Amino acid sequence: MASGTALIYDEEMTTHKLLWSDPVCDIEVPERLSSSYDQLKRYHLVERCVHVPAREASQEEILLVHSSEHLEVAKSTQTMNEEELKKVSGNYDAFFFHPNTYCCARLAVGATLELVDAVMSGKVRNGMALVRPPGHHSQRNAANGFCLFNNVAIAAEYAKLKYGLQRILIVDWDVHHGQGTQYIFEEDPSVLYFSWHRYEHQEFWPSLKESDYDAVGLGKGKGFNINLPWNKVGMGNSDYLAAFFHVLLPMAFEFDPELVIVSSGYDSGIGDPEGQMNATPEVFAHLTHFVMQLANGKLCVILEGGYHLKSLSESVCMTVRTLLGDPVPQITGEMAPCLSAVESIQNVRAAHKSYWKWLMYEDTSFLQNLSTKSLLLKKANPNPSTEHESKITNNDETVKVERFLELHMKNILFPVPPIKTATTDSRGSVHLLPVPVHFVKEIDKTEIKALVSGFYADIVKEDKNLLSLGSILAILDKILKKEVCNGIAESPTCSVSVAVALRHSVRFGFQRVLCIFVGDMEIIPNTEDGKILMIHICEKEQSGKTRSKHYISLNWKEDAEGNDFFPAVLGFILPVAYSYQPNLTVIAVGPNRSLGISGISLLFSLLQGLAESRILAVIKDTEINVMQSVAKALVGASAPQFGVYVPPTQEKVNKIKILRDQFQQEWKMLQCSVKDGI
Ligand SMILES: CC(O)(O)NCCCCNCCCN
Ligand SMILES: [Zn+2]
Repeated sequence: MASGTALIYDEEMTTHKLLWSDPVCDIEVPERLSSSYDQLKRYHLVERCVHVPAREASQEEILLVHSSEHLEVAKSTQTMNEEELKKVSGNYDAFFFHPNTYCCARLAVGATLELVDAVMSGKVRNGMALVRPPGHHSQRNAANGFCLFNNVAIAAEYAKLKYGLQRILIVDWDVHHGQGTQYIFEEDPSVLYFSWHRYEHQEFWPSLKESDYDAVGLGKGKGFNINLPWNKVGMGNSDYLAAFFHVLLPMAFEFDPELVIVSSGYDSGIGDPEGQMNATPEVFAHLTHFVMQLANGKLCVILEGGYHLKSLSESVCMTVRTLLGDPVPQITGEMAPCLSAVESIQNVRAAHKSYWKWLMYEDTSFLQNLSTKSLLLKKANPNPSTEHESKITNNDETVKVERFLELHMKNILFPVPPIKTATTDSRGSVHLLPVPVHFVKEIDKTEIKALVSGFYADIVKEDKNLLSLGSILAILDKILKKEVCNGIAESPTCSVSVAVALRHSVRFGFQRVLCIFVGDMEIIPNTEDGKILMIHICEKEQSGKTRSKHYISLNWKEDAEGNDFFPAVLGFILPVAYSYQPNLTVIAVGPNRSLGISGISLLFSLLQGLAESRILAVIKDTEINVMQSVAKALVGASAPQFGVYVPPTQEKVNKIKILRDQFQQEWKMLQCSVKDGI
């Protein structure tokens, strides 16, 4: 399996610059690239990447997307003087030429294509290209919005041609709508284009009707263009994550791309003068972590916008460290999407209902009045104040953002633990793990006996568990001390081991422990004090135990043919888990598990975004192949296989809907539709 992360940067691309005064374009400065690269060096991230050199794209490559007229205009600018440059720039909306622009734009395209080759050839697993000028606004015959050639669109056409790909996902998290990319692929079902963007009911640039949620694609491309408009500024981490859980990720997993390309603009981050949004740099680590789970990890991240130099460079670092497999930093802020975000999410889901299996049973009865409702909303407050009081409102607040980011980032980028995954060699079977793990010495028996007879006597009745408890406590110890990121322990009786592990974790200071138990669970730990949130995935209804905010039983039997667990993980488990914000995650697989291996590895892979990727896995000792696939997911040895995508049955969709309705007031990340009577 490919491993390693490519980084492509060429300082030649800093020579494109504005030669006259133009308040619209003067934010797109060369320092965007150099300060990002410098920050990557400061965090010692450059040296951990595979350096791939940029190259100039050929004319044929540019003609994959652009007209020869467009190419000729661009080429002709190399020898122009300032007056001529200014004149030709005036033909476009928000673009400027410099004598070096053509060369820089060819390097931007060439760098992007080199990254595609490095990933598709298996030289690396993923990578990032720091390029300018950006690309996603440029169109077949026009430059636009600081973009001359559409780097990402050319890369997608190039990948289809050279590698015969039939399904490419483009994720555009830049705060502007990549209308250029939309126009290029809107009739093409082989390229799924997702973009969120500041829209404010068509007030915000480029102010196009076709940027709204009902632009779903044309002809054969219907359903393959997804626009999520933000109708207010001040959107934050929870709004972005909700958009991934309830819109992008279900589409992406059903689409099952062979390659993912990100139009990675950071003007959607806090402090940016264009976006006016509030999402903090670590949200980009989470977004990157999620898209890394697709296409067997084949991911190309291409820089688009981002105009606040400090916010931009921190967010670039968050992206690269996640591509390298580092632990995903904890998200900050209240975990609840705002009303306007939920409305947009609901609208785009409704608009796509007839094109996607996962939306087949979506209830769109609200539609007839909602769209008018949003217009009513707009009339109700003509000058929409932001839903979130946007902390940073104008440029002289920039100093505040600098300060905020200084403080904020310091306690986030902790050193990466040398070892990712620990286990104990209590039994021969663990030696069979397919990946290098770190063996920890068990705590010896006498110590265990003392411990157990003290704090856990009411749970541990038989000696046969002592060995397994020893290994669990030894691994927990390493995780608590941040010496390892995660660990695997095997156990003859999982519910005893889990009960001890949970009580031990809380005793040692974890305030919120998320436990996902798959299979039969004899002992149900006490969840009354809220320090434990238990999600029990089992085949049949649990008698007796009443459901509470901190004890949720999800009855699920995985479909025999393949993996139909995606809606449960994306639409329910992740939103609840992110609402809870655990600082440790325990995932146990006990006897009579009702999930297949692919469902279980989906859980392990996606839950690594929580608790700074701290996970303790407790696996029934007879489940050797579960242990093997869990080890792979935890070490990050290879992008996990999630099995054949099986769309959920109506019965299963309803099951999740009922749970969502029941818990969405407590766990607000579950919200994806505006209840009647706003
Ligand atoms: C790559 C990118 O998406 O960041 N380009 C943003 C271009 C913004 C243009 N603003 C024009 C405003 C005119 N009133
Ligand atoms: Zn942008």
